[in-house]
Amino acid sequence: MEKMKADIVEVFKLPLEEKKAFAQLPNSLEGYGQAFVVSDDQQLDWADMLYLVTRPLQSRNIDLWPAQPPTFRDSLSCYSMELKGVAGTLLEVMAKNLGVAPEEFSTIFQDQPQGVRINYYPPCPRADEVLGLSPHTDGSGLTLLLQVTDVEGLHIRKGGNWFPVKPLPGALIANIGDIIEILSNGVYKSIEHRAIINAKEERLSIATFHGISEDSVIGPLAEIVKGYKPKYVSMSYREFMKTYFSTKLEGRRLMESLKL
Ligand SMILES: O=C(O)CCC(=O)C(=O)O
Ligand SMILES: [Fe+2]
Repeated sequence: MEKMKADIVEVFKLPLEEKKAFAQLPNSLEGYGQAFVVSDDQQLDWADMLYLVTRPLQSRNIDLWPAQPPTFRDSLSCYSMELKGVAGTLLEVMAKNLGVAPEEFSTIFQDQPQGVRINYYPPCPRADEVLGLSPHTDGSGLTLLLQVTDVEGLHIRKGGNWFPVKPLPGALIANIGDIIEILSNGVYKSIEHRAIINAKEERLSIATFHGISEDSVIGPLAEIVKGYKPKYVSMSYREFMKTYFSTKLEGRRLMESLKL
C-alpha cells in the first residue's frame, strides 16, 4: 500500500510530455486524462485521472501503464492482487448476509474484473467554486478507495447532507456500487459521494472498482426477490456500462431512473 502510494505521487509529478505517453486514446477510458467527459459543453471537474484495467489479467493494456518510476508496474500488480483478496472476502460476507448461495455470487463476480482509477486533484485558489469530482455513485459492484495523502476531500451524502470522510492511515474505504444495489434489490444502497478541492494542497486518491463478468445480466437476484416485486430493471452488463458512461455524473439520478 505504501509503495503504491509513493509511486503514484511520482507518476503525477512527471512532466506533461511524459504523461502524454500513456494518455487516453480516443473513445477509450483507459489511460491518463480527465474524468467523465461526455459532452463538449459540460463543466469539467477539477481533476486529472489515470484509469487502468487491472483484471482479468489478459485485459491489461500494459502500454498504458506508466514505465516511470520503474517500480510502478510491480507496485500496481501487487496492489491489484491484494485488493482482489479484500474485495473477494467482502463479497463473500455480503452474499452470506443476503442469504444468497456463495456460488451464485461467485459466478457473477467470476474472474473479479477490476479497474484502478487514480484521481489527482490540483489545489485551486478558488476551491469553493469548483468540484473535484461531481456527486455520483460508482457503476461498480464494490469500490475500495484509498486516500493517498492526509488531505481531506471525500464527502458522502446521507439524508440530504454531505459528510467528510477523514483519511485514516492504512485504511481502505469500502463503497457499495450500483451493481450491488441492483443485485441485492436495494438491500445494499450505492453511496452517493463527491470530492472537493483544497485551496492550497494537492490531493490524490486511488479508487479500485470491482465489477462483474462481461456476459452477466444485472438485475435483482431471484433468491432475494422471492415473492416480492423486483425494484430495478434487469439489463445486460454491457448495456448498463454504456448507459453509465454516457450519462453525466449527477448524484443518484441514474439509479433512480433504473427503478421500477
Ligand atoms: O477522490 C475521492 O476520494 C473519490 C474518488 C471517486 O469517487 C471515484 O474515483 O469514483
Ligand atoms: Fe466514486
